[in-house]
Amino acid sequence: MASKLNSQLPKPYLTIRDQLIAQYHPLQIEQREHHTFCNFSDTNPVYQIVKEACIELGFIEIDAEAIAQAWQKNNPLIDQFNHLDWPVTPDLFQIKGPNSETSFPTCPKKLGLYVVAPTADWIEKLFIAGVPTVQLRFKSDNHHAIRQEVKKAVEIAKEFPGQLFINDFWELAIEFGAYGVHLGQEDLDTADFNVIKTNGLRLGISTHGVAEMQRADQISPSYIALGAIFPTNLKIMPTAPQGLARLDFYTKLVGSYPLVGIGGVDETNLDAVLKCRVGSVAMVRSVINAPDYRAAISQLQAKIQTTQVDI
Ligand SMILES: Cc1ncc(COP(=O)(O)OP(=O)(O)O)c(N)n1
Ligand SMILES: Cc1nc(C(=O)O)sc1CCOP(=O)(O)O
Repeated sequence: MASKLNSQLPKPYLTIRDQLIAQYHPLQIEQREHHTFCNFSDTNPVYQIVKEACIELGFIEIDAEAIAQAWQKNNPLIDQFNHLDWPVTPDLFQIKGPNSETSFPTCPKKLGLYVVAPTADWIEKLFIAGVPTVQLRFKSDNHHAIRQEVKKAVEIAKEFPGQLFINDFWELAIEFGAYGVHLGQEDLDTADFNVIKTNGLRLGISTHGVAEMQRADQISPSYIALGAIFPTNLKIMPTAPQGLARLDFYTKLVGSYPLVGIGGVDETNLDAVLKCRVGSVAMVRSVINAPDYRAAISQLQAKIQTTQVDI
């Protein structure tokens, strides 16, 4: 495989690196970060070979680093290097899983069809159509409008058995008594987790790779969302679509949490996503933009029921 990196590895190690790249090519995705050199924080050859291989496979640098460190822990000696031994156990990545003392209130491992909706009116239509899990993702700069929309969505949700998560506005979600909140990585710097937790709200966190999963694990949320699996034009994603092979790897690392797959999921790829052991699949366009959203929901629900694997 032709190298895009200007490699710093000694020549004998390049063969091992290329063997790794060939073995794990299903994990390869188009790189968004462009590297010329790889920075090494350790002189261990296993770490260095794996980090370069991961950069070539298109992992962002912070994830390449995390995978290289896990590999080094599992397989530290270069003369016993086994290129088939990709690390998948959570403890090699310092992922502990839900912590019963510090974690958030639990939610079902199988949240089922999870529709992310732009307005409270949609929340009502989705609950009436039998969607078990919904999220209000209302994007506005108008504080009054946001407050009204969250209040309305929570009031509607109280009439139905399903779960409502509020995206971003965790203080309003607490004030009006939502089932839970969903936060992205940027929101994690400012949200007050203790307040969310002590008010009994569930917390879902977005992740897009290994390092973000490690960060989410330290917070021990109610669920972890893994995205974007496939391309989506709903918003500009900072990282490239991760694909099914990586989804399968990620669910091995954080499978002790309820997991939600998101990003470009539709009827055609739903089976493949469920086979990667997520308990829930979140969608926007496949439902909200469908010519007949009720029919779309019925088809998606039926497929989830027949395809979902034991987790
Ligand atoms: C279930 C689920 N997963 C991921 C997201 C994305 O949330 P976030 O990273 O906060 O980005 P925005 O939705 O605010 O654009 C989500 N909303 N739901
Ligand atoms: C809102 C959102 N967050 C994502 C993430 O990966 O964090 S992907 C996404 C959009 C999902 O929309 P659709 O189902 O139409 O592709």
